[in-house]
Amino acid sequence: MKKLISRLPNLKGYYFLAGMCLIGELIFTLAMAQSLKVLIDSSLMQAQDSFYLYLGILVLTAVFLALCISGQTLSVGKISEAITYTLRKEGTQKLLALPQYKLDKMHSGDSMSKLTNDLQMVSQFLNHDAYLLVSRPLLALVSFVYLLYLNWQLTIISIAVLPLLFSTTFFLGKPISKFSKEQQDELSNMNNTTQDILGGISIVKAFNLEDLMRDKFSKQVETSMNRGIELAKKRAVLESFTVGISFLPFVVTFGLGGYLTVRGSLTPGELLAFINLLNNLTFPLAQLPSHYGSYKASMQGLKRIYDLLNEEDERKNGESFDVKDASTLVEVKNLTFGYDDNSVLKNLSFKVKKGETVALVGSSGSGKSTIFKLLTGFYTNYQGKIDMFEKDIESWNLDKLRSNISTVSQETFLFPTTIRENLTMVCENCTETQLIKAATIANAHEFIKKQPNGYDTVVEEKGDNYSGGQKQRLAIARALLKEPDLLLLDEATSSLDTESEALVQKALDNVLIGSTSIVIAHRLSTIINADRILVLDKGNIVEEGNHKELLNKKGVYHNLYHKQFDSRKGGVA
Ligand SMILES: Nc1ncnc2c1ncn2[C@@H]1O[C@H](COP(=O)(O)OP(=O)(O)OP(=O)(O)O)[C@@H](O)[C@H]1O
Repeated sequence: MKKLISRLPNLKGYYFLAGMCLIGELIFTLAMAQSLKVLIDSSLMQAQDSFYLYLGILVLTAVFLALCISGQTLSVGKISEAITYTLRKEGTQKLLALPQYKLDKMHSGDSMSKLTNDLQMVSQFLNHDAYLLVSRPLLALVSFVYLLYLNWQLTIISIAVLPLLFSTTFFLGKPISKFSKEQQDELSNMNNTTQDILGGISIVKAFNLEDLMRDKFSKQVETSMNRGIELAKKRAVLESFTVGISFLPFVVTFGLGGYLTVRGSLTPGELLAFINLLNNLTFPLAQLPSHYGSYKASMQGLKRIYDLLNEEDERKNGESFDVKDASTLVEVKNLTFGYDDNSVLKNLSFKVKKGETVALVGSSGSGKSTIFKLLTGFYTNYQGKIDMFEKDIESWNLDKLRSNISTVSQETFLFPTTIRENLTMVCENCTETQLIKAATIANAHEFIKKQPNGYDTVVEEKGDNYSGGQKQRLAIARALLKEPDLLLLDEATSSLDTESEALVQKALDNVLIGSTSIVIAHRLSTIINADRILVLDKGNIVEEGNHKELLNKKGVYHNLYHKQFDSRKGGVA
């Protein structure tokens, strides 16, 4: 709650309005009871002047009370929307600002759940329960004072059961918080599964995994439903108990109050005012457990949101260096790195000079993509030294460093928008000429032209309406539009058919002319012309040289090359 208060948006006018409306509600509620009292007594005593005066006051009071309540609804709605908006915005910004190694460990479904289910619970609490949780006890307090003024003996006897009401609220309300958290966790698991099913729907269908997924999802739905039912049961017990108890003061008031009225110690007007105000004392208090339950549940949701918001951002410090004069674009010295406890790269050293094409080859899992992640600053817990553009990567501002580098990864991601937007989003004010030039070099212009709306054709989610080769060529065009000083290409031609591979290969050949690049090669035929080839094995560079030199060595590279060459001849590749 403290954290929520510390993040309250600056809406002074609305806080003031809410406060004034609350004070107004308290005053006009008491005024109504007082008017009612005098009105009834005047009518019984046939005091016409006083009757009409208080009838007028009663009507006016009702109008002001209605205005106060509508002011409350407006201000509370505005404040709650502003808080929800702030949390949603900060949550989304946080996801964008987190370091890659933290994102790797999170499930996207869980993060989605925090920004949807949990946030909705907080929003509902703010909209419906938060104000009542503050205003109802105050209303009860002023009513209590007025009741004491009307008849203190009757008041004390009538509300003798209230301590029971409070202790019930406290004890029965405790488990609600635990059940709410479990239900929110379960909702998050369901979100994760939905995300997994939708993300891998083609695999699910191709491997007939529908039943497996359905069962997994059904179990989670069932668990979540059971948690929800448990929660409802706890709330039902709590509420029935408290509502039941809240009737007791009325039984006492009607009995004892009626007796006092008959005896003449209490006027009928006072009795009516008493009952009216007792209503404001007991029923709001009876509703408190429900507001309290909602408070507990929303605090659990809020805790999950704050778990995300409190994660540390990727560092934003560092400098922006001029890279134009750098002659060595990458220099790695004694680099050792592992993700968790397993070591992936061991004491690696290499350099990439301006204008060079350096290829990384090695078996799957040897650490090639990991090197790219380290050169772009995604992971920082390495040993050794990485110089980018002749400056230690740790002194670079990561955004600035990345603005000099373009990466084409194996898994090409396209946004569900037009081809034009997908390509030009990486450069401000790209011209049409630049766009077409990049697409032409990437061997993509011809197929883009044939699309129904050319560059303005909309790409389906994850680029599903394009082949693997077409997506890669679009990704290469996007990388080129950035006009990077260093290109990191994780080419994935091994997954393409021969025709697509030839088209992507042509794109790569075009791209590599005159640029500085590091290429992860899965098909060794793609890097025959590379200036240098680094051969990785189990996180070590075991061979280094150009294609010819490495073949002559008859070592690891020679074996890898012939294995691929022979298997392709046999039609396996
Ligand atoms: N985010 C991660 N968390 C934990 N381990 C990881 C992570 N990413 C990769 N690894 C592990 O690090 C090792 C090297 O992975 P990497 O992706 O760098 O290999 P690679 O040579 O690029 O493989 P491939 O050629 O198949 O793409 C592998 O054992 C892999 O399981």
